[in-house]
Amino acid sequence: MRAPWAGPARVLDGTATAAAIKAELATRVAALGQLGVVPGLGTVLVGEDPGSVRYVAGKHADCAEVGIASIRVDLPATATQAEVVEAVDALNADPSCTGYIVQLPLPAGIDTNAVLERVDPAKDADGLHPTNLGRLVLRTSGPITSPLPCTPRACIELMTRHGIELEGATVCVVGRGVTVGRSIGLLLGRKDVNATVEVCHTGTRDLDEHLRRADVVIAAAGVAGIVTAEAVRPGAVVLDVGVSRVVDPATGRGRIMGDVADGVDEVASWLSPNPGGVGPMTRALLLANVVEAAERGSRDAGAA
Ligand SMILES: Nc1nc(=O)c2c([nH]1)NC[C@@H]1CN(c3ccc(C(=O)N[C@@H](CCC(=O)O)C(=O)O)cc3)C=[N+]21
Repeated sequence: MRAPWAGPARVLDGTATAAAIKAELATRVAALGQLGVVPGLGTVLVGEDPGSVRYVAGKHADCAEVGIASIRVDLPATATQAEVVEAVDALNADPSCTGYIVQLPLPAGIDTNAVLERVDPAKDADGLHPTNLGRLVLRTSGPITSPLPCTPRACIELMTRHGIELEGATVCVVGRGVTVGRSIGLLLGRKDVNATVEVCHTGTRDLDEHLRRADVVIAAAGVAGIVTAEAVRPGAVVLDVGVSRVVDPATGRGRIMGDVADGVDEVASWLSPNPGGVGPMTRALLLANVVEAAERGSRDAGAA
C-alpha cells in the first residue's frame, strides 16, 4: 500500500492483512464444510444509528467473502429490554448461529451489561463476555481456547504479521475502554507475547512523558490527535485505533480522524493508517472468533 502520508513511516496495512486472514479463514470454513459444519455469524442491531448500520452491513459482506452464513436481527430503536433479551435468547438457542455480536452502543434505556451477560459465552464473537474476559485474565499463555477481544487481537496480529517484535517491548496504550485499552494489556502481557504494558488515559499526568518511553504506542482514547509527533520516540511503532468523526473545515464534509496527529509519520518507524488499519483487522478477527467457535463445536461433537 502507498502511504497516505508524506513521512518515512512504513504502513501497517490493515486492509491487505485482513484480506490475508480472510483467505486463511475461507480455507478453514471449507474444511468445516467437509464435516457438514457451516459457521454462522449473527448480529443484533437496535435502532438505525448510521455508523452502526454501516458496520453491521460490512460484517455481513465479510461473512459472504469467507463462506460464513449471516443471521441478521434488526430491532427498532423503540425495542424494550425484554425484546432485546428475547433476540439474544433466540440466537443462543439457534444451532445455525455459531457466534454473534450485539452491536454497541445500544439505545439509552437499555441495560447494556445485562444484555451482554445474557450472551452464551461460547457464542460471544466479540470476546467481551465476563466469562471470556475472566478466562483472558486466568490464562496467561498457551493456545487460544476461548474467544478473544477482536480489536486487541487485531492490533497484535497487525504488528506480528509485519514482522514487529513485541518480546520485551514497552507498549504505551492510551485509552481504558473495555473494547481496547482495558483488555489489550492482558493479551500483550501474556508470556507468549511478553510485552510490558502501561495503560494511560486522558487523566494521565504528563502523558507525553509516558509516550516518549514507549517502543509501541497504541492510541485508543477516541480523542482526535492526542498522540503528537513531539511525544513519539523516533523509531517507535504507532497504531491509530481511535475514531472521531470531524467536519473538515476545508471541505465542510465529515471525515474520520484518528488519535494520531499529523507529523507522527515523520518520526514513527511503522504507523497504521486510519481508516485502513486496525478497523478492517477487527472485522477479520471477529470472523476468526466465529470460525474458531465452530471448530471448537465440531471438535466437542466429535469427542462426544
Ligand atoms: N458489539 C460490537 N462489536 C464491535 O466490534 C463494535 C461495536 N459493537 N460497535 C462499534 C465498534 C466500531 N467497530 C468498527 C469496526 C471496524 C471498522 C472499520 O472497518 N473501519 C474502516 C472504515 C469503515 C468506514 O467507512 O467507516 C477502516 O478503519 O478502514 C470500524 C469500526 C466495531 N465496533
